[in-house]
Amino acid sequence: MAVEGASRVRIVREAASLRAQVADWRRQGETIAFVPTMGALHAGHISLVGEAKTLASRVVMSIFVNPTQFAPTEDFGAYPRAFEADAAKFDAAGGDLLFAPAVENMYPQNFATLINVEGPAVAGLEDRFRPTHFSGVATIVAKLLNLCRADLAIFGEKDYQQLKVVTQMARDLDFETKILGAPTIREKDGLALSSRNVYLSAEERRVAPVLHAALARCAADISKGAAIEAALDVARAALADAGFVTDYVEARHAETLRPVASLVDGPIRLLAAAKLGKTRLIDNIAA
Ligand SMILES: Nc1ncnc2c1ncn2[C@@H]1O[C@H](COP(=O)(O)OP(=O)(O)OP(=O)(O)O)[C@@H](O)[C@H]1O
Ligand SMILES: CC(C)(CO)[C@@H](O)C(=O)[O-]
Ligand code: BAL
Repeated sequence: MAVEGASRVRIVREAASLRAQVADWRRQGETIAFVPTMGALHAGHISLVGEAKTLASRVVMSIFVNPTQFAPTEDFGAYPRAFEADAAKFDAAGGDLLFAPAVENMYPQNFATLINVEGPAVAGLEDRFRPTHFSGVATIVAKLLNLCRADLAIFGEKDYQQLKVVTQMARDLDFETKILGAPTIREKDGLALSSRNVYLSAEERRVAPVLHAALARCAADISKGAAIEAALDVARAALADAGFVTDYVEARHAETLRPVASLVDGPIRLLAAAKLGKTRLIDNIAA
């Protein structure tokens, strides 16, 4: 097993080494929590590690920028990569093992399987704008869960639809790993932390919190009795006024992600995606 640098974190590049370490821990009666990421770690990722440490005796994180979840027009090449800094942050957070495989090891030349999740969890939100995205996510998450065999895996609510898609996939395919969600960590001004925030110019960064503010106002209006479509329209207008190009602002059932017409169809989750210049931001909030 490779151990790079002076940290206590084990850095593992090969699937076989990951399996061997996890099996070893299991023999010693340890419990294992898994935090899958694409790296460029920020306080949102680290909060997932903190949550993992309260639930298991060992924490495994994967860092893998997964090519199959990016369309050819998207930012796979430009996606921020900061491995040394990530390893130090994971170490400082008390993590145990960082799994960072090479693309050719996860997708060898003859790789030919994609997992396609269908149904309401994949209907009409991110999938409309990133039609191949969730099959890439479901496929890599299935591979990672299968390799890690953790007791539980933690995903951020920031990617709310992803959390629902992964939960559905893990249930349908009988994965034993329990899928858990954890709350979104935000900047003081409300902007959800995201690795892609580094793409924002200074002016775009100033405007970006409008996304959360518009959702928060929409949620408050709905809970005070406003009609859902009217409240969503106010949020869409606020985003347009601030200079966003909106992909969607929708109200869905918080568990099933089915469309909802009123509070009685709830619990409700508001979900949005919008571009500021070239940067696409997503966010969501309970209503
Ligand atoms: N602000 C946040 N709070 C809590 N969890 C988060 C936050 N941002 C991301 N996560 C979670 O961290 C995990 C890894 O996400 P990822 O590496 O894609 O980071 P990201 O910041 O969401 O990047 P991206 O810009 O690609 O959306 C996911 O489960 C994601 O939901
Ligand atoms: C879950 C995930 C690690 C799969 O590549 C990714 O979509 C992410 O970081 O949210
Ligand atoms: N956090 C979701 C990863 C993606 O946008 O590809």
